[in-house]
Amino acid sequence: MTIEEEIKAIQDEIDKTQKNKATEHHIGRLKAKMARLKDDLIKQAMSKGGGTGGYSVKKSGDATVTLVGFPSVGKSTLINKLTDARSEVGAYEFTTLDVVPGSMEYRDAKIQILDLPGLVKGAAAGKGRGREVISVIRGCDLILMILDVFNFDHIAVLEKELYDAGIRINQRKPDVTITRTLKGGVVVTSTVDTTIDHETIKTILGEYKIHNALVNIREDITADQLIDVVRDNRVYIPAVLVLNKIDLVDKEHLKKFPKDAIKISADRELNLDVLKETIYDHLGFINIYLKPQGDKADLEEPMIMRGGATVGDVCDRLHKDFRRKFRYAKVWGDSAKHAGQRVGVDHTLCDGDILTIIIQK
Ligand SMILES: Nc1nc2c(ncn2[C@@H]2O[C@H](COP(=O)(O)OP(=O)(O)OP(=O)(O)O)[C@@H](O)[C@H]2O)c(=O)[nH]1
Repeated sequence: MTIEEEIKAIQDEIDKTQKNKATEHHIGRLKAKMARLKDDLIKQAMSKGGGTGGYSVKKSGDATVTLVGFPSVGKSTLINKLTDARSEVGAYEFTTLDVVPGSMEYRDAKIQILDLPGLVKGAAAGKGRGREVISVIRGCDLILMILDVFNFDHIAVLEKELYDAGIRINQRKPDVTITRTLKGGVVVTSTVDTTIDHETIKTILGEYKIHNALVNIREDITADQLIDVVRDNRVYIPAVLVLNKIDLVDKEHLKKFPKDAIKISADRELNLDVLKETIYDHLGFINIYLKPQGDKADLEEPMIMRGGATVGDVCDRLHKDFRRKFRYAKVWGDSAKHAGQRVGVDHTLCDGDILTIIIQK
């Protein structure tokens, strides 16, 4: 049996099995097995030269956004309208054979937008240029899932491809830790009521040959989420649904699409301002004002960082040697316990903070 056939057989068995408390255990085991086979499939695709190198797209700007969608939904047209890039637009599929980067400046932030070759079904398993496309998506800060009014049902395929490639959209990393131990079996502790029972947790871990570990659960999770934690190679990325070519249907028809989809026409430039604002909002930028030691803070030109940025991230942006030479930093603002608090590289900053970094001379 090929790996694909094995996966199919397991999926069939899951579908066939009634879901209840008695079968939970069994399903958990099947899901773990399937997740492992899918990873094998990806590894196999990579070893066949299906894009081990990936694209070497140089990151630039304050954040990177990828345009993900099937061929001909209008990605090239959109990047041309949003940025300074010039991507070839064709009335036939696969015009975008390579990654086209563009830069969009919006409210002081420089946002890199990457137009990727259209995703195709089976991309996660290495079909088309799937692996390469996926390696770029995994490294981005926001995904725009582009669909058009004629093929909205492709959304399910897009979601599945991203999921199979280990990309979790609009999800947080589960608040669960697994610490391997040398003996004592699998010990589960939880601060919340868990829907999956402890036996199922042990079975799933067993599938991954983890027989001794401390599992600490601080949030109720599904079997699939537990597998994600075990695998530890998932990426969690926010995504926005974009519906293109709305100029081709009437208003009534548009009501059929989900409310949260941003409805645009790239070609006619409809609603592009709303899209830009949405991109900006989702990236959660914060402003950090730098204050040289013994001098005034520069309140004119803040440094644009992503939410959750640490003092160390600011160091990295300023100079390649700053982190190594770092002595301490002082911070004023919402993240500081008191004005001028002395902090280290791991300190998380807040929007509007003023920061002084002291390095070795
Ligand atoms: N009517 C209409 N046509 C559009 C719109 N956006 C794009 N198109 C057309 O759709 C076709 C495909 O557009 P592209 O921008 O090349 O699509 P793509 O997603 O980059 O396609 P690939 O490069 O094949 O991946 C072109 O003929 C565009 O002119 C739109 O908002 N309205």
